[in-house]
Amino acid sequence: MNIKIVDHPLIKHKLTIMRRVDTGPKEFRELLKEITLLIGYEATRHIKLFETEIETPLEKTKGYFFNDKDVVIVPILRAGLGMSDGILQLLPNASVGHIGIYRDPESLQPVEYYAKLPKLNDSSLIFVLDPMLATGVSSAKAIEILKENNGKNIILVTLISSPEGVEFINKQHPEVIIYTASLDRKLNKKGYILPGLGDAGDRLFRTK
Ligand SMILES: O=P(O)(O)OC[C@H]1O[C@H](OP(=O)(O)OP(=O)(O)O)[C@H](O)[C@@H]1O
Ligand SMILES: O=c1cc[nH]c(=O)[nH]1
Ligand SMILES: [Mg+2]
Repeated sequence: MNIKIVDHPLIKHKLTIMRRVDTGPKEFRELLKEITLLIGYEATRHIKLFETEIETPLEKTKGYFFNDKDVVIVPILRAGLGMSDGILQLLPNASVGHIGIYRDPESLQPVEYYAKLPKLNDSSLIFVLDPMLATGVSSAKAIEILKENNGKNIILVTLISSPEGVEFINKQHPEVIIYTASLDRKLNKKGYILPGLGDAGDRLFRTK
């Protein structure tokens, strides 16, 4: 399976608080941002570095830099918005695209309602953000949209993944690496992750 589980003690501790049914939106939002920053630290290993020569006060030496314009962040609306700030703290000059998709609660099929992307090229490294990878149809659809728009190097960053969702993404988009804080047990009949944390969008925005 093409998945990297970033299960640092800080992440496990913070995720446990997020899962609790009595954690409110303020804390939930803050923790999602903090965990995204921590997962992002690992996921951004894939950024391509260039060498440069610099001078310290003592001598010349080799230094490294990356091109901000090659890094693209794409939150899947709505819940993915809760992860943007965490990654942007690491990559403040990255481009940000938005893809709006919701999963129809009856059919469990993805419904696309918005897309606004920066120009993508072969050098673009794209981080797709969505806290929940359940059946995988929403993330797979977002990746498909990015590929239709010339996106080639794509990393999916999630908070919680299900085995079913990971399998689906691995099958549909085998080259995409998934970074996640937790691989949970399974999906229930309504396509919700168990144990999970419920509906991430509703918990972020208090819509239920
Ligand atoms: O892997 P899947 O089975 O596709 O399910 C996961 C999707 O469901 C949630 O979004 P939702 O449809 O609730 O939309 P929202 O973010 O607007 O709440 C979540 O944020 C993912 O996008
Ligand atoms: O567990 C789940 C599944 C889909 N969407 C969510 O927000 N949570
Ligand atoms: Mg939702």
